[in-house]
Amino acid sequence: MEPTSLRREHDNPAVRVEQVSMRFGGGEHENRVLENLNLSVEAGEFVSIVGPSGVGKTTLLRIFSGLIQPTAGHVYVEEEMIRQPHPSVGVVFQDYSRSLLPWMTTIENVAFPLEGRFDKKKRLALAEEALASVGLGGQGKKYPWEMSGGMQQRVAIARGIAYEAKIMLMDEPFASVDAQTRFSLEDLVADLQKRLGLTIILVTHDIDEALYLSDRVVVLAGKPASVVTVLDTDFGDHRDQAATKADPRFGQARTQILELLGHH
Ligand SMILES: Nc1ncnc2c1ncn2[C@@H]1O[C@H](COP(=O)(O)OP(=O)(O)OP(=O)(O)O)[C@@H](O)[C@H]1O
Repeated sequence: MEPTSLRREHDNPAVRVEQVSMRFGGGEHENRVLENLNLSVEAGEFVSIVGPSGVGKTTLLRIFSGLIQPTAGHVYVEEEMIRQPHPSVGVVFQDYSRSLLPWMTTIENVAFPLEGRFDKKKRLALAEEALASVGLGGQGKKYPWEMSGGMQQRVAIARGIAYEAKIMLMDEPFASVDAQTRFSLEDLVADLQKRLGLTIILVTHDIDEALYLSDRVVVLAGKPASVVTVLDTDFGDHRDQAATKADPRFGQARTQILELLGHH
C-alpha cells in the first residue's frame, strides 16, 4: 500500500477533472466546497472516493457526470471537454426507488433510456441481455415494486449496462440494502467491471467497501475540499469478501485512511 502522487500521469484517461473548484451561494452565504481539485481515472479502472460527510463527494461525482458545472476548472470524458452529460457515462444513485419508474415493468425501465437510439425489438433485446448480466434474466415482466431493494438496485445497474455506458458513476449505490445483499451487489459490480471493462467511480462512506472494490481510493478532506491522498490497493485481481478483508495489508490500509480522516 503505497501513497501515490496526487497527480498521476495516465496513458488513457476515461474521465478527469482539472483544477476544479465548486462554490455554492454567494456573499456571506458562500459555501466553498471544492478547490483546485485534480483527478484522473484511467479506462478500466475502479476508483472510490471517500471522505467525511458533507465534504463534497456527491458534488464531485455530479461534476464528473456533467449534471452540474464547476465554478472553475474543466471536466473531460475520453479527453473531450464536457459541459453536459456524456453518452458514455451512466449514473447509479443510492435511491433506486426514485430512479426506477413504478408504472413501467422492469424491462421497460431498462429499455427506456434507449428510446430514439434503437427500434423497440432491439431495445428489449438489449434490456433482456443487461438484466441477464445482473442475474435477473426472465424477470423483466415484474414491476420494480414487486422486487426487493437489492433486485431493484440490480435493475438500476442493468439500465446503465444496456445503455452501454463504459463509465459508471455510482453514489452510495449499496447504502439502502442489508449487509448480506450489499456484499453480493459489491461482487456483482466487481464482476461486471471486469467482464465489460467498465471504468467505475464509486462514492461511498464505507472504507472497507472502497478498499475491497477499488484499484485506487481517493481521500477527500478539508473545507474547501481537495484530494489529500490517493492509495493504490494491491490485494490482487481475485478478491474475496472474507480472505481479502483478512489480509493484513487491508487492515493497514483501513487504519491509514481512518487516521487521515481523524478517527484514531
Ligand atoms: N445544490 C446545492 N446547493 C447548495 N449547496 C449544495 C448543493 N449541493 C451540495 N451543496 C453543499 O455542498 C457541500 C457538499 O455536499 P455533498 O453532498 O457533495 O457532500 P458529501 O460528501 O457527498 O456528503 P454525504 O457523505 O453526507 O453524502 C455541503 O455543504 C452541501 O450543503
